[in-house]
Amino acid sequence: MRKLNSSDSNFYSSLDELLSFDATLSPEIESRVAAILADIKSRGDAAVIEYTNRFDRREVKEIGELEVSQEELKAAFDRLPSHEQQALQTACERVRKYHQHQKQASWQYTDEDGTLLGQQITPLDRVGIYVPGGTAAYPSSVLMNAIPAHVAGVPEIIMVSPLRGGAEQDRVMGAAWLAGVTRIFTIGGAQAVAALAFGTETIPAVDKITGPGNAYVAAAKRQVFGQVGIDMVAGPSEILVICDGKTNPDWVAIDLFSQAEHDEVAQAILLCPDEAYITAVEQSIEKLLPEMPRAEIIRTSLKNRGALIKVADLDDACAIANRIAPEHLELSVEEPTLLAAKIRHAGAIFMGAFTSESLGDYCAGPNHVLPTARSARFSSPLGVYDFQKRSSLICVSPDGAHALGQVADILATGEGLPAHALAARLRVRTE
Ligand SMILES: NC(=O)c1ccc[n+]([C@@H]2O[C@H](COP(=O)([O-])OP(=O)(O)OC[C@H]3O[C@@H](n4cnc5c(N)ncnc54)[C@H](O)[C@@H]3O)[C@@H](O)[C@H]2O)c1
Ligand SMILES: N[C@H](CO)Cc1c[nH]c[nH+]1
Ligand SMILES: [Zn+2]
Repeated sequence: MRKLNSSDSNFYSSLDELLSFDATLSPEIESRVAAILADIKSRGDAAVIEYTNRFDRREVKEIGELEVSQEELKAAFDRLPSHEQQALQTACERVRKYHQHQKQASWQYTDEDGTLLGQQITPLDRVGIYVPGGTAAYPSSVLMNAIPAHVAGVPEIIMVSPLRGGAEQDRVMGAAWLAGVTRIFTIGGAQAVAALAFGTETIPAVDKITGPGNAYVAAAKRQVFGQVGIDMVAGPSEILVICDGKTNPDWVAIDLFSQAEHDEVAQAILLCPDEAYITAVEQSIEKLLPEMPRAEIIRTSLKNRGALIKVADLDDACAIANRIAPEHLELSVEEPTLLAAKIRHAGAIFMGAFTSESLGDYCAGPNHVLPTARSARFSSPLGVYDFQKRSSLICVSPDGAHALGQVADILATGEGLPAHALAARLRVRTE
């Protein structure tokens, strides 16, 4: 794992090099995905079956074999051991409660001329949620995508995931049942995104597609954007820990592992002003890594995109954190509130040594679908607002038409648009 010092002259170029990685962009994948999208668009169900058989090594003959009924979802939930059912239910309730706070309401006001102005909020009609399933299928990702859609009042939630059967499938399907998913198709990759975007004879076209996935899914989402809405293009997981040197170093080491274990290009970084503490975390990493079941993935990820960084002080750490704009930021310090006020760019901020990022992945309540690859500079966690739309409301009174008509007349004439000007002027009182 690389060690850096923020006072070194080449520090920012080393940091920028570490951050420049983008696992979701590859010209070769972009062109393969374009071909898959075009094929699904023209051949529908038949192409979905072919790609599913090829990429997910299945032997499907009829499209109906790819849909899972509500009865099967309920049966999957019922098959889970009771402690797993309870854990899913607790997570579901907490995530729902948190997201209920995000629900936007319509508003309006009347101005001095009696003109009503406002904003009307409506849910999307039909959304598609992508739940990754190639290497591992996460039930928590089902909850994090479906619950905000449900809270927003979306009537139809269509889920796709390349499920592979077994207990893992029961967990994902059980979570889908709990979260109120309307229909599920066991398809994945670019073909699933295309089916949701364009619709097929069987799979309904949706208005927006949300959820993370691999480079094929990311490329497909990018390419269908415009035909449908998308939430974001989520890349590999990231964790940044700012520590004042007072947290048990084993806790920090394991928190770094918790995102590094997602995949070999996950990013895990520690910022700390205390050199001796950085050495202690390094020792914890060496001691604990061999015991981890996913040690090989963690080791590669830490080698590729891990860093232990000595900073001048905690203010310096905050400035560097804002440059990194991480998906997850842990403030493992005694006074996290003071530091949080200095953070402008982070998907989620975990405050204090007891707030491990992993609690946020499952059950704290906030969403775990978060901006990655520095996009926290301009985007936000997946939320209820992603499943709601806003329409402006304007109801002009006769007095309002008289006053505003004169203003619009002048502005429209200045823009060289006479029909606009006349439409405004016709409603202006002449006597
Ligand atoms: N940000 C988050 O909240 C979050 C949560 C869970 C997972 N993830 C990320 O999602 C990703 C999941 O990736 P995954 O692969 O396990 O599952 P996935 O479901 O995203 O992708 C599997 C699909 O990829 C397609 N595919 C695979 N190889 C292909 C090829 N050669 N040509 C065309 N298509 C091909 C197949 O159709 C397959 O169904 C990981 O990077 C993981 O870190 C992120
Ligand atoms: N940390 C991931 C998002 O970056 C989400 C996740 C799902 N399961 C465990 N973790
Ligand atoms: Zn995670």
